[in-house]
Amino acid sequence: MDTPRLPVPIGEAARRCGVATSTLRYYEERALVSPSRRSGGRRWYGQEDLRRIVVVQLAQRLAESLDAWIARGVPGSVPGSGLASGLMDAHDETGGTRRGPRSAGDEPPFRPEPPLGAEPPFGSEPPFGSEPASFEGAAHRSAQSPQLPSAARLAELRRRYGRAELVESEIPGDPLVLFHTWLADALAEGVPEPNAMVVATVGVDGLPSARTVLLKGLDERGFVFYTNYGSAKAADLDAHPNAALVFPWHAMERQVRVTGSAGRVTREESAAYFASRPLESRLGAWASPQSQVVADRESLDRAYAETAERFAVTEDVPIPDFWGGYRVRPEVVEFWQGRHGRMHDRIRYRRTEGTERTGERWIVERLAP
Ligand SMILES: Cc1cc2nc3c(=O)[nH]c(=O)nc-3n(C[C@H](O)[C@H](O)[C@H](O)COP(=O)(O)O)c2cc1C
Ligand SMILES: Cc1ncc(COP(=O)(O)O)c(CN)c1O
Repeated sequence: MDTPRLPVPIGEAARRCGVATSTLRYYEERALVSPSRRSGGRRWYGQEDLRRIVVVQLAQRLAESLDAWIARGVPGSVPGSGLASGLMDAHDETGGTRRGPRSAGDEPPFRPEPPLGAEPPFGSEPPFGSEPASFEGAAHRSAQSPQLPSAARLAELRRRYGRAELVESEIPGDPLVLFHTWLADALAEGVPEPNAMVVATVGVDGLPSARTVLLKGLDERGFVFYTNYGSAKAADLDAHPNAALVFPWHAMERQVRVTGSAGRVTREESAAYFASRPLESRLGAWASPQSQVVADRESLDRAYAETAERFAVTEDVPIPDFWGGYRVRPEVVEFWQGRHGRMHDRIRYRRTEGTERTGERWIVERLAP
């Protein structure tokens, strides 16, 4: 690609840094970046200006995460207290009225802590297993209420399912068609991260591991996600090229499980996807030696800042050799729909070779819940 010589006009500067031109004008208003002006008052951004834009973005990103941290009530609340409220939100007493579906937007991610001394509302316990923090107030709270939810409380957490049914007579012959319908339903419902899936792999030592990734491509060849080829999951998949996927769509009372062989996608496919990612994600891919032990948070932030600086003046942030996609070719796909009395619907599709005449097709079976 042709690299335009610096300095560059505002549109080009915005494109290179992955921001809107209005953002650059705002940075100028706030005296954060001061491009030179020439003929007709047009702004021209030099190498130093581009570097400053990336640094300002980085500073903004760090400030945002700090704001989020403060908004969670730190210090003064038990870190991670959102987990307990999330668990309690799912609670629906047997025989009680089921809550209607909520959209993703109206679900508060964290429930505020009660004022010290006040009776904590039901469901506001700190998360299971959290250590009492050493700040003032922790001892006071523990005198009022136990730090751990009692075993009985956890045992009471349950939901009655029953919003839909899955019947053989109404399902397509191809599991991917049904998958697309369910994914569309999850999107329409506002399920957060509807394309998030848990990927389970087998390590060289034979031990399993699982983690969440984002589904970024799907066609008849399979389910695609992107990751660092130096990561633990990549080492697993390179040694044992099989994976299991789980889409946990709890809000839909649905789950989809997939198992199949896994292999790397082509470099062209990975490069095309990488190029579509926002600048900050591309920089993150370069800066993070995924799954390696690092000294501390600061060293990661430093690596990100150095990466941002390194790429600030180049035409683009290319795909690293150590980054790309895997595709899981489904052999078995199981659809689960929650039903009353734990008598759920489970429909499993198994791929068969078929005959030369019939070609490849899917066997559909119902499984006991
Ligand atoms: C919602 C969500 C989405 C994620 N998406 C990805 C992803 O697409 N690719 C990825 O490499 N890691 C993703 N992660 C991080 C992984 O869960 C995991 O921490 C990381 O890939 C390292 O896994 P490993 O050490 O088993 O290789 C995601 C995490 C969450 C919670
Ligand atoms: C480490 C990591 N890599 C890749 C991804 C996929 O992100 P993107 O949508 O930017 O491709 C994620 C998403 N959370 C991630 O955490």
